[in-house]
Amino acid sequence: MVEAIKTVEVFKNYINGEWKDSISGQITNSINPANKNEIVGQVQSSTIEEVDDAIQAATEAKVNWRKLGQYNRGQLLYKVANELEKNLNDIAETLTKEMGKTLPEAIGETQRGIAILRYYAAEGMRKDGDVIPSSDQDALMFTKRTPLGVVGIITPWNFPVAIPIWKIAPALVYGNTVVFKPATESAVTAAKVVQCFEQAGLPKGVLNFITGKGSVVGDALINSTKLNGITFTGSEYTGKLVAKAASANGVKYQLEMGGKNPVIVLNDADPKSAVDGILSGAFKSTGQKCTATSRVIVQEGIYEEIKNLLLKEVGKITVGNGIDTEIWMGPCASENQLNTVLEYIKIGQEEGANLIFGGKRITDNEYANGFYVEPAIFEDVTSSMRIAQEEIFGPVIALIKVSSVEEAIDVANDTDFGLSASLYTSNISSALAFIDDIEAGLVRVNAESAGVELQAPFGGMKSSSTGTREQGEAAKEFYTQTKTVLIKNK
Ligand SMILES: NC(=O)C1=CN([C@@H]2O[C@H](COP(=O)(O)OP(=O)(O)OC[C@H]3O[C@@H](n4cnc5c(N)ncnc54)[C@H](OP(=O)(O)O)[C@@H]3O)[C@@H](O)[C@H]2O)C=CC1
Ligand SMILES: CCCCCC(=O)O
Repeated sequence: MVEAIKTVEVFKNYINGEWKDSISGQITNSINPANKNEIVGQVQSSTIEEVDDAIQAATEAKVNWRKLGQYNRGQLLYKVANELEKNLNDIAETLTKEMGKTLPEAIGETQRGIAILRYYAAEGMRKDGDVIPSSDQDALMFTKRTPLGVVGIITPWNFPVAIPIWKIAPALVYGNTVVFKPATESAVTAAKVVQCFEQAGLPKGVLNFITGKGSVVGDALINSTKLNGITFTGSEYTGKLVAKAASANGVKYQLEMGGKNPVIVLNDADPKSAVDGILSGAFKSTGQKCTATSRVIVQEGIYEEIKNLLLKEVGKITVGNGIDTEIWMGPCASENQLNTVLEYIKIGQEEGANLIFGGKRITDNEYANGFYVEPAIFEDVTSSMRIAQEEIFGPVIALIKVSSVEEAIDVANDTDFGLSASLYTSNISSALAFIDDIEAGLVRVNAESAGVELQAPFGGMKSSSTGTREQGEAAKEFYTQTKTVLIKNK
């Protein structure tokens, strides 16, 4: 019997309130990393001219959007949240099929997107300034926040719902208009999220969505002189391109980049809690989180116990198609990412680390067409090795043995990154020393390195971030500028 050919949906750009094909006439397939023969959808391969159209639309919309007022902008975000909630299962399933994370994780991420929208909707009712006593008794002095104007948003493939929303929602509620370019690897999911904004009734030009190569569409966006802000999450390499371009054009920019996140386990830690946190932080989402654990720094007195428990528990991890309910870890998000992971596993062995678990590509039977790799654990790792210094962005951890708390914190800080860091201990003095001395923006005690909460500031130090924080109230600092106003009545 001839199998019915499944029609592949083509997703368009959304510019000035209209869904449009690219003038290039070119489209790109988005494939399922669990089965590269499955096309999840097709998106536009747009041109630099369309970037200008999108920026023009956002520019024309920005005054009325600002004048709509924070409260009314917030009310619209409640409607977007409701639309996303209506489409939760479809978007979560698309997320899993497009970048590989398991369905429960994709559902959790989409629910997080809904919560973020409602958080910033409520921001619409919160104060946006302070009254400050003037030295002039006839004067009234206060601060008032005002939007930047048009903000470019470029996002990665690893959180294709949560990261776009934790940028778009604050950008909009604080009065900016947006041009949004998602990662190509997860552009279908992004299109479905944008559909929720459209269905909520956003005025035309407020949110514009354009897909296409980062090196073409992304490059045109970051080099535009007509933007007032650009926020980016992705690799350090691309982040530096954003910084250079934005600085040259006097555009305010915000970068969230990589991490090489340590978990320190001290002699007095609870072994099971530590190992549970390491496995979840390192291997959930196939290690493809900027907050994922990649270095496990263990005090010598508990080292063997932690290593043996890790080996026992990692052996229980089921790897497979994230859509299947009994699968704990899905494939890498792309063939490129799989090859990067395999390359670093090879590098680790060549530089003298000892691969004590996994690390092989899985290709038999139903795995043949997917980008699957076993979780990998190295020991005998020194801090100077590449697998201890460079971001792999995959399910690979390096065990490093230390003798003291001080040495553990020194090793943890021995990295160009500074995003997230965890410590497992039952000693409050060690915890307080760690909190003070660790060079990281996200500091966690007896908790895994991933799993940040939407209401708290998110961001890192050193090469991980540019210093501003995303999420929670902190987002206001990037998406607004402050006016100090003084009024006299005569
Ligand atoms: N900190 C984090 O959350 C993340 C970090 N990473 C790191 O980045 C590495 C590569 O992942 P990848 O997604 O390729 O990261 P990239 O930095 O290449 O891509 C991130 C975003 O930037 C866009 N982009 C790419 N090149 C340019 C450019 N020249 N100008 C403007 N935008 C551009 C991409 O578009 P397009 O997809 O079309 O190329 C994508 O939307 C990973 O291995 C990991 O180390 C990746 C994802 C998230
Ligand atoms: C860019 C990565 C975001 C990580 C969110 C988390 O750890 O839950």
